[in-house]
Amino acid sequence: MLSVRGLTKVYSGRTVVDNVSFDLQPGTVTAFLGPNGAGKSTTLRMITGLTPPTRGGSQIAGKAFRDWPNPAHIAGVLLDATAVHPGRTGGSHLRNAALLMGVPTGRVDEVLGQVGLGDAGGKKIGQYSLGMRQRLGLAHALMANPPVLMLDEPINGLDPVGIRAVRELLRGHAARGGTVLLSSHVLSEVDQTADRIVMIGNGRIVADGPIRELLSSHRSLVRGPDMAALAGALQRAGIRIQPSPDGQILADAPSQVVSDIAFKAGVQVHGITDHQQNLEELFFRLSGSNHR
Ligand SMILES: Nc1ncnc2c1ncn2[C@@H]1O[C@H](COP(=O)(O)OP(=O)(O)OP(=O)(O)O)[C@@H](O)[C@H]1O
Repeated sequence: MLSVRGLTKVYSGRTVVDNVSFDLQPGTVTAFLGPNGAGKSTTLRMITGLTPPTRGGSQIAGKAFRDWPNPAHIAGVLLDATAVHPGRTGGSHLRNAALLMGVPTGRVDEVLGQVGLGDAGGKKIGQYSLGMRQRLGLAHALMANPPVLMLDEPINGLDPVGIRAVRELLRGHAARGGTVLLSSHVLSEVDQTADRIVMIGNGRIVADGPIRELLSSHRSLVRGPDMAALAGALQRAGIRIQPSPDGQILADAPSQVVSDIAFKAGVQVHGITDHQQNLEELFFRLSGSNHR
């Protein structure tokens, strides 16, 4: 549904997005993850035609986004929730958008309700909180009921209730066959919302795959009555090890491999578990980020 091929952006000789490619399928929520300055917004801006790529391109349902006669009907976009006129009410902002998109203005109340702004449509945007502006941006993206949603940090500024509402909304969209791409720093949220991760670090894709697969562990935690003997056996077998904070050994190998090595070396094992890597660890390991 959304196909990105070799997208590259060079600013003043500096490559900030470097040969980025990925494909998004209908029925999925994909999280676009990366530390500050990794190139997420620039990639989204290139997909939506706001920033011309230096090289490469992207297509939504077979056409570049800007080549669709009425692009809001193919993809709803939320890039900067603060880029709205503060003197207008949320309702009038959306009514103007509806007219431009060729959508009946009756849709405005529907999308306001969908994002939990049912009572705030008559209020000036200048009086909206950041979370309310995010909801308004989301309402704008949903207006023409497009199959694709591309959202830059959509839960930025939302309270836990708002986060849950957006999560349900995006999951619902995917369940109805929609395609969602969202960028986020809130890793715990992504964990619960996305099926798949595309991770970017220094402008390059560093991971791309189903979230469960990326998080599945290739490491294990092991303990025994003679930890020194256990450590020695693993090291002799070429397995990298490190102490874990709870006194066990964290071995760079799956539990099956570790237990085979211990058995062959005649070293007793009292416990062995797969180490469940969390999204935070994966993020910092793969993105090369030192921001903690
Ligand atoms: N118009 C521009 N001119 C020059 N450099 C730019 C421009 N826009 C972005 N950059 C640079 O490109 C790099 C990637 O920025 P981008 O905003 O895409 O990152 P990001 O992953 O979205 O970060 P954040 O999470 O902080 O929004 C940054 O180093 C940024 O300074």
